[in-house]
Amino acid sequence: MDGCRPGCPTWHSWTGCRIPSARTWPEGRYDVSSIRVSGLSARYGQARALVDVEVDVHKEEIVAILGHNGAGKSTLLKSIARVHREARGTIEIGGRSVVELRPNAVAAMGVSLVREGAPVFTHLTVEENLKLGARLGRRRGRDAAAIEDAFEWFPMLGERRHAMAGVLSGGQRQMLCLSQALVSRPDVLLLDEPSAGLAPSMTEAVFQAIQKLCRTGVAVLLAEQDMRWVEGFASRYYVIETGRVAESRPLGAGLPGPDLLAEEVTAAGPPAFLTDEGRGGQQ
Ligand SMILES: Nc1ncnc2c1ncn2[C@@H]1O[C@H](COP(=O)(O)OP(=O)(O)OP(=O)(O)O)[C@@H](O)[C@H]1O
Repeated sequence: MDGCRPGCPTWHSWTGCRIPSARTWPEGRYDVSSIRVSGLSARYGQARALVDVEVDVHKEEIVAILGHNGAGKSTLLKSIARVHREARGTIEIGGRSVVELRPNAVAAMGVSLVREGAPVFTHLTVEENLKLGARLGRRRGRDAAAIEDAFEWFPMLGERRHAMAGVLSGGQRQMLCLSQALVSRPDVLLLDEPSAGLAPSMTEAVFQAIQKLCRTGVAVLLAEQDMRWVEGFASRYYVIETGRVAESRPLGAGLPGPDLLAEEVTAAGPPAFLTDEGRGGQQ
């Protein structure tokens, strides 16, 4: 049943599907690029990490999850990708529940999770790392074009395409990790703190690449601590405090009528968790 989707004529939620793999189903007949999380609670043993979380991300939208260290941002992303499995509630990708699926089945649906500090293959070149990333994707036959796109988005990687990934700086490795996900042509991209450890110029390039990918029909959910990038690139944000959604708000970026929304956001002020009062409330 892995890989079968709503919209597929043989799909039935519990009785199974005659189509063995998502790859056999023609592209463009269904819209997998959305995330719906509702009533999601997650734990690590006895410790609660998420409580009754509701989050929606639509196609061609960048949505940010903000929060202090330990708030639950990574747990939310890992729960959606089913890498963290101690979670209950509704998690739907393109309208299909993924709660019962294993991480590889969720990845096969086109969901790509880029974790902070994820490893690269240090004994392979930059280009070989990207070829592997492209092969893990579902849209075969366009690997070379996808890799050239990545080099265009990150010229720094293009210049080092034949260098071993092991000699890259921390920031360059992070770019390579993200590029591996981009070349797999995901429908849903989950990013854990893409700006972490990057110089501002690199972060700008990373967010511009995310934005370009998003405009090709991808839903992007990212955990981030730096409000600058969220304001510039996300269309909405959610603030998580000790595992609960404390606030959610639209932003100007990527939405119709950005001026109106930007005014609304400016008038509303920054999220409480970034203000002195909010920080005080955390202590
Ligand atoms: N593997 C684990 N085992 C036990 N508890 C964990 C584990 N991973 C996270 N936690 C706890 O779950 C809660 C949420 O952690 P999570 O990593 O999701 O937060 P976060 O907002 O992503 O923070 P950070 O930005 O520091 O990664 C925290 O209280 C954390 O201590």
